[in-house]
Amino acid sequence: MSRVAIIMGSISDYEVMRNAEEVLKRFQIDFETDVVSAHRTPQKMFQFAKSAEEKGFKVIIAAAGGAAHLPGMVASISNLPVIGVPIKGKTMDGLDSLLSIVQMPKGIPVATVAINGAANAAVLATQILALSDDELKEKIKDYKMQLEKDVDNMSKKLKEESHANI
Ligand SMILES: Nc1c(C(=O)O)ncn1[C@@H]1O[C@H](COP(=O)(O)O)[C@@H](O)[C@H]1O
Repeated sequence: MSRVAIIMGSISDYEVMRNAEEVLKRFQIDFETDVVSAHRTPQKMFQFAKSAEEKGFKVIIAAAGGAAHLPGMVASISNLPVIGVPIKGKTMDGLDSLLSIVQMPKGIPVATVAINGAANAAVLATQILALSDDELKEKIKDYKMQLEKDVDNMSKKLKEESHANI
């Protein structure tokens, strides 16, 4: 059973959203990806949001660009946590998407990540799932340790190259 649903307003968002898939694969979390638009496919959006919990999803990652109403609309219908990914479009550097997603009215939150922050959306989804999954908890610990090691290695490399000594 898939635990995470990744939805996006258009197939043109997929170039960014495949990064969320990569992270979920790394943590061996089953997911389903689909194109759902509040504007272009309102009935499909309603059906998806209404049935997501019944289908066994625990978290929804919803991405959209421009007038990005999809994450907020899904959050208004479903009781599952919704993580919003603002997609950078051709205009306004994605600020329009960010503000559309982040400025939700009280009571209907969307956990908004950075513009094009698909990978972080998947890490956050993993952390939510890890609350009730000890194996995932360990994987998150390892992941963070790896991030630390990566920075240590970068730092060593920089010191070797620049003979810097902090
Ligand atoms: N913001 C939304 C919604 C929605 O919020 O329902 N549906 C599509 N879109 C966005 O329109 C942008 C352009 O879409 P096209 O590339 O298909 O023209 C995409 O970033 C999509 O997420």
